Amino acid sequence: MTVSSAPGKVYLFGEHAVVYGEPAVPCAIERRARVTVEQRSDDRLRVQAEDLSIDGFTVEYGGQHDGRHDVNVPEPLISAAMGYVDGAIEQVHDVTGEDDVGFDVTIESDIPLGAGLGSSAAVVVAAIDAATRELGLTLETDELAERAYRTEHAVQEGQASRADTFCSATGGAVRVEGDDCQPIEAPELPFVIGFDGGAGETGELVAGVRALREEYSFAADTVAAIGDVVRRGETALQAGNLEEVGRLMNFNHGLLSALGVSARDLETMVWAARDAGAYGAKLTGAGGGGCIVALDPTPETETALRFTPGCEDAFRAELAEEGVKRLA
Ligand SMILES: Nc1ncnc2c1ncn2[C@@H]1O[C@H](COP(=O)(O)OP(=O)(O)OP(=O)(O)O)[C@@H](O)[C@H]1O
Ligand SMILES: C[C@@](O)(CCO)CC(=O)[O-]
Ligand SMILES: [Mg+2]
Repeated sequence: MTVSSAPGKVYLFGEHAVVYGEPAVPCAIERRARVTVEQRSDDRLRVQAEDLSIDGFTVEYGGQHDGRHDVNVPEPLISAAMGYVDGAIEQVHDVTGEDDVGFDVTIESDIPLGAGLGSSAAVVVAAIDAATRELGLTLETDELAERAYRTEHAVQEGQASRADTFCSATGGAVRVEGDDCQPIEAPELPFVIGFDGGAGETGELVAGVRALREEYSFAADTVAAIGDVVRRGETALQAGNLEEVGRLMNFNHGLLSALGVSARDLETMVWAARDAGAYGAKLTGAGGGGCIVALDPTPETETALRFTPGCEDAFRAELAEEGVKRLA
C-alpha cells in the first residue's frame, strides 16, 4: 500500500491567460488530496472516492465504460472523476512500462471540487506519485508534474496549462509561462478564501474563453492584458508590496470578468472582501462558480464573507511549502 498527498492552489494572477502562453503565478495551499494505492492481482481498476459527494462512491471497472458503482452519484460526476483517475493510471502504465497492472485507488480530499482550488491537479499528482511508487519507481518532481500535466491536458481536451499540476507537485509559489515552470520567492501572503458552494466545469470555461478570443480581437487583447498585469504583479511581489499586489489582483479579476468566467456569487464575494478592507480580491481558477481569493492580514474579510449571502464557507489558507508528500 502506498500513500501520497498533493496540495490544491489559488491563483494570485494569470489563470486562463496562462493557457495561451501568458505567465501566471499560482500558490499551493494547505488543503490536500490524499491518494492510497494498492496493486491488484488482476488488471482491473477499482476507485473509491470518499469525498466526491456526501456518500462517496466506489466504481470498479476493467475497461473505460463498464463502470459499476455502489451509490447514487450523478453519472456525469462519475465519468468526470474517472477521466482523471484513468488518465493518471495511463501515465503510470506508460512511465513504468507495466501496462497490465490493476490498482485499488482510494481518494480522500479536503479540496472542494471544481471550485478553482485545483482539486483535479492534486488528485492526479497524488495518484501518479502513489501508483508509480507502488510499482517501485519514484519520479522526480519535474517528471511527476509533466505526467500530471499530460493527464489534465487530455481530460480538458487539449486545453490546459502546466500551472496547476506544477504548483501541486512542487508546492510554494510558482511562475509558469508555457513550458517554463519555476518556483519563486514570495512574501508572507495572508490568503482568505470565500467559497460559494458551487463549481464550474474547467474544460467548458476554457473553451468559452478560447471562442471569445477567436471571435473578438479585443478578447485576445484582454488575455494579453492579463499577461501584463501578471508581469507587474511579479514585480510587486518581489518588492513585498501587498497593496500593489492587491490592486493588480482587482484588475486581474476585472479582466476575467470581461472574459465571461465570473459569476454573480463570485462578484458578491469579491466586493464583500474589498469593502472589508482586503488589499485585493479575485476569482481563482477556472471560475463559473466556486472560490474567490483575497489578501487580508486582519480578520475583517473572513468575518465579512461569513455574513455575505451566497458565501457558503470562508477560511484562511496557508501557503503549502511542500508539494507532493510521500506518506507511506
Ligand atoms: N476528491 C475527489 N475524488 C475524485 N475525483 C475528484 C476529487 N476531487 C476532484 N476530482 C476530479 O476533479 C474534477 C474537478 O476538476 P476541475 O478542473 O473541473 O476543478 P478544480 O481542479 O477543482 O478547479 P480548477 O481547475 O478551476 O482549479 C472533478 O469533477 C473530479 O473529476
Ligand atoms: C483556467 C485554468 O487556467 C486554470 C484552472 O485552475 C486552466 C489551466 O490552466 O489549465
Ligand atoms: Mg482543475
